[in-house]
Amino acid sequence: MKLKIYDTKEQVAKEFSEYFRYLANSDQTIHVALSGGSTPKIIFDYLATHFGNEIDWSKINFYWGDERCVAPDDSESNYKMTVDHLLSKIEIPEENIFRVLGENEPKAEAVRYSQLLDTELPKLNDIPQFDLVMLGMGDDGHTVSIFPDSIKLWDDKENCVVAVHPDSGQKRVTITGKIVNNAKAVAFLVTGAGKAEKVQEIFKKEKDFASYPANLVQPKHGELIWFLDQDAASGLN
Ligand SMILES: O=C(O)[C@H](O)[C@@H](O)[C@H](O)[C@H](O)COP(=O)(O)O
Repeated sequence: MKLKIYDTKEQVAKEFSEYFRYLANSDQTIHVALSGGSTPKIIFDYLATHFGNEIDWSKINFYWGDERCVAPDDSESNYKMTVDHLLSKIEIPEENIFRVLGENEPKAEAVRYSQLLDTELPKLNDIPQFDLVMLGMGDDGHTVSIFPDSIKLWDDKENCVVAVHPDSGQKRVTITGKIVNNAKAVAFLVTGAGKAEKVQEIFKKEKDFASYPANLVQPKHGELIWFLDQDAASGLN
């Protein structure tokens, strides 16, 4: 596990973008699971602005680690956020984009996406393997859309399951721990003071750290890099 702490979230965006460009510099197609929420916005903007013309996007397949069960043009959609901040600014073939169909019935979509990962991704130990899984962390310690109150979903045998946001009741389709921890590389992108408490508990194994899904991100075969800004890392000093 590598811990990279930067003064600002702008620097996190720059450093992650350079890491992404390094991974993208491959002759092979690479398979990337994107995170949602708001943290990726500044990262995708930076990636598109500074490396949009440098990266051969035809060699990159984009998937999502989780998606809200809403239409693709809904303001809540992780796909829409990604279109607005990245996909609309780069030359990437439509066939390289594998969105979760948030408009579908959730259980059926979880089955469809599980099968899609089985079909599209290379396997390690018979489990689909991403080259990179990009993750965020909620201020409650959730990651992808696996929340502390349903942490058992992390160990589900399926590739994808339906989860429910504990506050809003919003349904989500999310990959499970077997997929996250089978990746060649996992990048946690966590910024802002609101995340500092949970970051500290996880890194120092304090209080309820074991109840946070983010604590279960421990890739078996690949590298785990935490990209933090000072605000999120304030409890580590
Ligand atoms: O669909 C989602 O919301 C995300 O995938 C989720 O896991 C996100 O990464 C965290 O909730 C952090 O969200 P912020 O970046 O908005 O703090």
